[in-house]
Amino acid sequence: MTATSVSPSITAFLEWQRLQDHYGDIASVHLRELFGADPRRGRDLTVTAGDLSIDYSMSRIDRDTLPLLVALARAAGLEDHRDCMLRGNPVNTTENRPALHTALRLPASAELSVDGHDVVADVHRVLDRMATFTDRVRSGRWRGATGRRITTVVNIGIGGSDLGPRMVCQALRPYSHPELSVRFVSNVDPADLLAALDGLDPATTLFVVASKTFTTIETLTNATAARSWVTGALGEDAVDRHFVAVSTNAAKVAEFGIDPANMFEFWDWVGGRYSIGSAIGLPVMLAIGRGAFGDFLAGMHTVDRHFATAPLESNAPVLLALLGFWYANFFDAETRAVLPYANDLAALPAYLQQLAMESNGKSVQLNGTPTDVSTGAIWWGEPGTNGQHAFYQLLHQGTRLVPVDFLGFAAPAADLPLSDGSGSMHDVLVSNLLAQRRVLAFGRTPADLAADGIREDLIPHKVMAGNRPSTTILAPELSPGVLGQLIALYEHQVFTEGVLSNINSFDQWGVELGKDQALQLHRAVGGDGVAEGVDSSTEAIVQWYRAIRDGSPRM
Ligand SMILES: O=P(O)(O)OC[C@H]1O[C@H](O)[C@H](O)[C@@H](O)[C@@H]1O
Repeated sequence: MTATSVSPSITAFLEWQRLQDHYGDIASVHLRELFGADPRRGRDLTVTAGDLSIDYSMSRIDRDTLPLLVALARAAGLEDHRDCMLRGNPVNTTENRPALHTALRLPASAELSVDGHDVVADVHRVLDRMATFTDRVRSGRWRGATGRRITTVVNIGIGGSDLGPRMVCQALRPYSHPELSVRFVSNVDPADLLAALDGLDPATTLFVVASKTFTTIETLTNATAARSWVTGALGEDAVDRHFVAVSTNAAKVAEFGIDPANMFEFWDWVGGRYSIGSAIGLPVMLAIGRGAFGDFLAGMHTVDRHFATAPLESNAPVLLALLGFWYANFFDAETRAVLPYANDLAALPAYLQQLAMESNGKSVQLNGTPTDVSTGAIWWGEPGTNGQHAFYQLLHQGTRLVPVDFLGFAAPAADLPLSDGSGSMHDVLVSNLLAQRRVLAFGRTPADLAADGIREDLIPHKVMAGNRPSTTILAPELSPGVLGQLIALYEHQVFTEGVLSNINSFDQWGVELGKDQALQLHRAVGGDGVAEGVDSSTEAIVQWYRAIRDGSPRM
């Protein structure tokens, strides 16, 4: 099979029919029964990848389900599709490009050439340049225009040029340089840039302008405003000391006025949402240093190897994808929640939203015909325990099935003892994770409630149906290496779900039209032009906006 060959929808396979029959058998079986009938379930239904240990015993599956799902994945040609991607075939068929983010994590000794070109050499040439630059900034040898050292890095980017570095910098806070802080600006709402610049001194601030295309309006608008902020204080010549760029588009970077010597390159075969291992990770390397960034890439590579070589039956990202696909297509689950029991992973759900929903939010198959399966679920989440006091009520007693990923770590970067000597705050955090997955799975029956003496009229309100599935991803600690493993795990899960759905996970045509229309409307909104050819609602809002804006002083 080649990446461009046209495969039928997965629903055409006999393996799909078998799963449908099996679903009929298992749909009403409760996790209480599954655990009751199979004492080894909690120990056996686990899989490991690198440092990650994944417990999927609280899934709505029995011992027959996984082999049936794996058979479906094989019928869909998952292994061939995976190998095509890893080899550098143009799996992004609508743009005729490879999706080679895994090459960003290959060690320097590896070999991979695409169309006769040594990709590994390119990757390591840029990594070396990033490392040299990072060393200079972190040591204070790179100075601002007035000779002062850099104390704050501001990354200006959006989407894939923002969410990855933002999430990773936050997650690896304990590993960060104590005298170099990193801030992020993404939104074209001026409030974002103004808040990021608050309290900063242009003389000690370095901007990283990150944009794969270097044409994204939000990023260029913010970068232009930041440039004025710097040159207004320090003069035009200061740009070279205070701006670097990360992009695939050297011409546009030069046009913007950033010295090409200050540009860190990546390539069109790196999708924006898969770019954290590329030069887009520069703010991360600045924060944690070249060594820890190397550990982060090595972590990603560990899971890349696992994905490439582990049998599908024990392949962690494949397993997560099969479960996701199972819930979306057989249990009609429309969403899934990612609940990290690690406050430093607060930005993980937002990162995964782009990864999963921009990749798999598609309704046509590779051959352009409509899909007949449920693609790209809605991903969302918040760190536990905060979510427990907000939306978990719906997870426990609502009418919708929301499969959950819990994430937990054994050793926190820092902990505080409880004053009564009963352990630590981190122990409390982990106890909450364990409690939530148990309650979701097993609930509380009317008989339990009656035995506890609960008033009869309250029993229906207090019953917890349970049978709500979760997967628990555990790791020793939230280190750079483990975070790299987690990201690669989710990347390959998303890819696998894309293969099962027979869609192209690497394009994003759906975001283009909104961009074009925003540009057209800006002529009317920003100036005195007429919003030509628009609907009556848009026209009315433009008039309302301009009337209020022009009646009040503009900045
Ligand atoms: O990195 P850039 O070229 O500025 O693109 C930033 C983002 O914008 C686009 O609209 C895409 O939907 C994203 O995939 C991308 O990450």
